[in-house]
Amino acid sequence: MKLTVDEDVAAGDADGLLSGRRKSSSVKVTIAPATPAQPKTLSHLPKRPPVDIAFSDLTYSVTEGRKKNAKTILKSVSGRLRSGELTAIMGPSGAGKSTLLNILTGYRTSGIHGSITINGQERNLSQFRKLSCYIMQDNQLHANLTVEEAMQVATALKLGSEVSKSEKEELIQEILETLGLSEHVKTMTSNLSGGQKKRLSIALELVNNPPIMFFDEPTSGLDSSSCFQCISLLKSLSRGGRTIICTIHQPSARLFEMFDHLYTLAEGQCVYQGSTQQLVPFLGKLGLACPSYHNPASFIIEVSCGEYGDNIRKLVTAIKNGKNDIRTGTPFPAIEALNNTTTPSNNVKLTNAQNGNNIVSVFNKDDKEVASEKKGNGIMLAAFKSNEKENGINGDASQVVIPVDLSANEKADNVNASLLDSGIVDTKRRYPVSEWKQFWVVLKRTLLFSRRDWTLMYLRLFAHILVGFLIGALYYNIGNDGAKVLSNLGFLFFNMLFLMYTSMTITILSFPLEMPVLLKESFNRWYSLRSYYLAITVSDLPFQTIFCVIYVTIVYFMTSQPPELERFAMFLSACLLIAFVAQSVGLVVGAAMNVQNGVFLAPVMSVPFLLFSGFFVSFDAIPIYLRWITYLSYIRYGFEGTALATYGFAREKLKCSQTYCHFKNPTTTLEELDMLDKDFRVDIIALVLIFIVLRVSAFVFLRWKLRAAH
Ligand SMILES: Nc1ncnc2c1ncn2[C@@H]1O[C@H](COP(=O)(O)OP(=O)(O)OP(=O)(O)O)[C@@H](O)[C@H]1O
Repeated sequence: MKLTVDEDVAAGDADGLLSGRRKSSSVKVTIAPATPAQPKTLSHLPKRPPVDIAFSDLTYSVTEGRKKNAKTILKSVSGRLRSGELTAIMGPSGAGKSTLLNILTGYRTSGIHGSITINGQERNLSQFRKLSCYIMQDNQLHANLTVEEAMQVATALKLGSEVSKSEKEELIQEILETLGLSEHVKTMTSNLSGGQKKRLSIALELVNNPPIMFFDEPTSGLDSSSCFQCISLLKSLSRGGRTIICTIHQPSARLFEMFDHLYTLAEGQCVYQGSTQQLVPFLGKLGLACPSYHNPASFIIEVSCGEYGDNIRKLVTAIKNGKNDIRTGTPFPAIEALNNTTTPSNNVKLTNAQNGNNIVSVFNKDDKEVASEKKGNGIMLAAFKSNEKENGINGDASQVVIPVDLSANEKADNVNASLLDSGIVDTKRRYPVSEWKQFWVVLKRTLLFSRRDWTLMYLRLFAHILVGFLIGALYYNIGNDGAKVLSNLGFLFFNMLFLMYTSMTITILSFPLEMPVLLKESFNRWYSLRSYYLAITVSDLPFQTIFCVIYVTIVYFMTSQPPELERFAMFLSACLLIAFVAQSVGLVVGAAMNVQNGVFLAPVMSVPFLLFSGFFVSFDAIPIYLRWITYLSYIRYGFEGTALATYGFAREKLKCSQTYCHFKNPTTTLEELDMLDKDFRVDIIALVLIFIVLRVSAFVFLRWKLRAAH
């Protein structure tokens, strides 16, 4: 009788296992190794073509220091990454893994030499980005959305109107079920565990089924079980015909086995490229016998770090820095084609047929050799020499071949599957949905998490009400008193100060936090920067307006400013514009610099505008060569606007609570402020112009920052 542990038992059904043992104490029991449940398949995803990537002689340099010294990070590396395979880019820290990944994704575009092809054709970056996605290390999710909402946003932005709402819902359900997130649809993304966040990041990008998926350190910060789940998921995605490429530091032997293809870098050069199974035989052939029970992944890293001597050159030469297929000892056809040689495209098959060996036998032979040489000695240096002779290397490492019979398994490269000519990729449309639709989706999303953001909403509302009443109490009933005009001017100036700082600082603090998500989403072509920017511009205006109206209403009436609707409207409009302009200043600063610099610089930069606002020094008293600053000071226009609304437009004389009131006549006040001939409309127009200029500047900074980040 043969008892096999079924899935339930494998999943921890101890009772089942025990009852099996009880029943069959005298029979032979074969317990199959526990295998994790396989993820379900995805059937609702849009069809996509298989995509192979090849790169040849990729060199990446940066300039450093004052003298602009060039530093070469990638040194003429080549490689071939195929659809249906899970590829790991490994190497010691600083080897250039992230750099290579960033170049392959198209995230980094300058300072690069060499060529990259997609299915045998020169990569068109714009088209390539429609076919690929890049899932960065830190997930970059919006904290204030539930899993379901995040998925709805992704489907709304990434699937065109040809997919119906019910189909989108079905797709969401299927993806979440497949990725084990269906129980967490209502959970806020901020409350998900690290592994769940990673799966959600994958789920969001999976919506439009990109045939190429890049992952930067997908297992970082995950426990071993979550790591296994994550890599299993990537493996099943690759089995669906996708090209899955990820950087990984040092996977456990169990994880390592799950990768199909390994690309290893050391000091910016390729020291190994081939299947994970061929790694040990390959290294063995070069005299680098992997000790038994040693994780091959750790071994190649140790070799790359120079722990077994200086082997990097030997390894690089053996595979021609990634050009050669270790199974044939000849360049990969895809790379060969890149180098404009006449090698026939079926090179791999021909050579393999000639070799006619099997990977298993080579693997076993090497294992035996390694084991016998290792006995008691660890890795023997002699092994290298004997292996060199045996393999006929004799210093010519380029002859190393790990013969494999691939004729049964090897699928042809997708060299002729042109993505662009075949209509698989829509070359006309940059985004799956119109910019108008993108604007609506991003606007709705921004409004949703503004509503849920405690700091952004409730704290701000509370601050406006509290400060409003405080100011109202401090300057209570002074607006109509000729004896308290100077205090009233102080009140007008304080309004500007308060509205300016609250609107500016909240944006400086909150906007930079959005940047990483914006970077990821705009890179993965969720939306255009234009739609995003318009949406965030529009989304905060209603809230800012409500807070400002509440504050102004409280202070205006508590301080007894003229109870005329027209004057109130003018006063309010000047205050609103100041808040909008200050918010735009915050946006410029937030887009151009990080929070620390912004929080310091923005208030400091505001000081000249406050000084030249006309409250501290009247226009005539300002030295002529400094007067231009007053024209740039939005505070001046706001202060002037509220002063004119309060004292201008032939306001009748004020009451006087003392025997003599110098400012009883409002005209005297305006005269003192040099505002007699000023026009309220000019102030409003100036504020509107400054608002527009700042908003455009913030957009330009944002675009520059996004480009600089790539
Ligand atoms: N813009 C840059 N200016 C200067 N040096 C850089 C720049 N970008 C990368 N480097 C250097 O290039 C090398 C490779 O960096 P990269 O981030 O690709 O390494 P990595 O293999 O991903 O390392 P890790 O595993 O530690 O993340 C490092 O030495 C790094 O300091």
